[in-house]
Amino acid sequence: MPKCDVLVIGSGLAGLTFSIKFAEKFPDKSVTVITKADESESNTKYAQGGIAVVLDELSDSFQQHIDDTLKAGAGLGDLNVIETVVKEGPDRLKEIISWGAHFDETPEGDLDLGLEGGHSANRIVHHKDITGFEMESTLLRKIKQLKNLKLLSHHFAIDLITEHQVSEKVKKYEEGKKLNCYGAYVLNQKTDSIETFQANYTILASGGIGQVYKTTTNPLIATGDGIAMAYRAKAKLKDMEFVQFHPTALYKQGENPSFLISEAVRGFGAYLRNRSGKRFMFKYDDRGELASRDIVAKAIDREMKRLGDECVYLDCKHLDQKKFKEHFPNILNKCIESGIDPFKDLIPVAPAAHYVCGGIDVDLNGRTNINNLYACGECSRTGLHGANRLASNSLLEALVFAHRCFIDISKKIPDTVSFKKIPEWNADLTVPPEELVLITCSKNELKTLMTDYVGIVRSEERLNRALRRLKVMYEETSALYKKLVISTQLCELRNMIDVCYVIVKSSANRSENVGGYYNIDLEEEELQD
Ligand SMILES: Cc1cc2nc3c(=O)[nH]c(=O)nc-3n(C[C@H](O)[C@H](O)[C@H](O)COP(=O)(O)OP(=O)(O)OC[C@H]3O[C@@H](n4cnc5c(N)ncnc54)[C@H](O)[C@@H]3O)c2cc1C
Ligand SMILES: N[C@@H](CC(=O)O)C(=O)O
Repeated sequence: MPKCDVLVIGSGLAGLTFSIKFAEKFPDKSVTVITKADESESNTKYAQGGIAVVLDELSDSFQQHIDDTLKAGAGLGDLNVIETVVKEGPDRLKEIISWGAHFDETPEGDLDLGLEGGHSANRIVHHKDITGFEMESTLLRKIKQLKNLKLLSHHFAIDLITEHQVSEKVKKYEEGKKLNCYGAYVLNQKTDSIETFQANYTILASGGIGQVYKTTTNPLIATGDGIAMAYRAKAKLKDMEFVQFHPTALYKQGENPSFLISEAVRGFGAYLRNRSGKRFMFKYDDRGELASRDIVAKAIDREMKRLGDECVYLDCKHLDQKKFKEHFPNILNKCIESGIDPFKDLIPVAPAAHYVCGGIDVDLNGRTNINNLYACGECSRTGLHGANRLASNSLLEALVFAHRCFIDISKKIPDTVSFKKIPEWNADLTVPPEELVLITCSKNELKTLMTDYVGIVRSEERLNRALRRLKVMYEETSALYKKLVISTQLCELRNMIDVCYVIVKSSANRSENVGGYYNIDLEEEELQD
């Protein structure tokens, strides 16, 4: 039975940042990072635009970044959290630079600051259009130097271990006593066996949920596993109705994930046009293409529905070609590969599920309501984003909260740990699946259901329909789960259903029409060309 001082679930920006800090500070303690696919596979790896940090005190200020964050989130963010994250950002950025991350610079040698939607100043630090790849690679290089840090790829966390597994007296805990977390059951995908990972502290850094939708910018790993595990372990979730859709994913039918055309391209001056070539964004917001993400995504959705189209278009033809090539080499390559020349053609784009603003409810130190269980990064709900995340605030949040989890745990870590006796996973009476198609079809059905009924704009009737269907899918999958040998596909389906259920329920419970992705308030006449 593997044992360690800290178990970290996820090897994206949040998980690796925490792990490096902890392993460096406590060389005699052990950190195990488990991750469900190859070590670099994560949302982090695909982050494009950059990380929002206030660096230029002449043209920007902490207060402006705070105001922009609060405004983008429809006033639902937690001011104390926003202030903390914004003000700690510069130190966290310096740290990752000191670990070897490179960001683009101006000819004068300052960090080059880009612009994205909802920001009142240029403050996006970036590495071309592959900022996340640069950060992820830096961290993966750094962990190789740390002997007390073990990274296990293709290890899939199935469930957290709490009193539910450890004690027969579960009721006692359900009556209000705080649960403890002792680690996780993990499917070793290399040996197909389920191992019990025991840990004094467990950190969920398992990222997002985009794959519960048919169209998403998130890679295949983003099935909401950490959020679903936390939910089943009775951790509190919050704000799950606030799923952010990125306005401009490349429209290419059948591609999963959808390729992102960074918001930084609009920050660089690109226009949005509808099929008739009209720029439409100013009808919806006086910031035009640079309104915050929820507004742009809703406007595009409205425009597509109004005209019966499957996409709108991004126009880059008027932009400086040399500079565009320097800033966006990855996007340019992808367009060319797809037969689109951005300097001659319009780029077809449509909104895609991108980011979950809610998640596992944590305090300012990343603590959940379960003892010894922390969460950071996209799977957590810190209160930073409110109803809609401001562009490039996610990498920032991951860095700041990974650090805060580390500081909190550092103060508490005991010299020695006595591990409890944990029961091994019981797979008695389970049988290998005869037809995997039952699982893959259900996954596809779920994605369609979410896209059609719980997408950008929601209605009570559609939510009710989704809920009814989800209940049936839940029953079907629970039956499979009891009967079949555990597999990644089955666990993912079970997690996705749990996550969707929470999204639908929280959407239905949020009666007022606030921010996020709800009804559009425009008068119909204003929409005519
Ligand atoms: C295309 C794209 C572009 C983006 N651009 C930006 C940007 O410019 N700026 C910005 O701020 N944000 C951006 N974002 C959002 C940002 O990248 C993510 O929110 C952030 O990187 C999340 O980091 P994380 O460490 O929390 O999770 P991730 O980086 O997603 O890492 C999660 C990890 O958990 C692992 N995992 C998941 N489930 C399990 C399980 N059951 N068992 C074991 N391991 C598991 C995964 O394999 C992965 O290693 C972008 C996102 C996408 C998809
Ligand atoms: N910066 C964006 C992604 C992008 O458009 O580059 C984000 O925060 O998700």
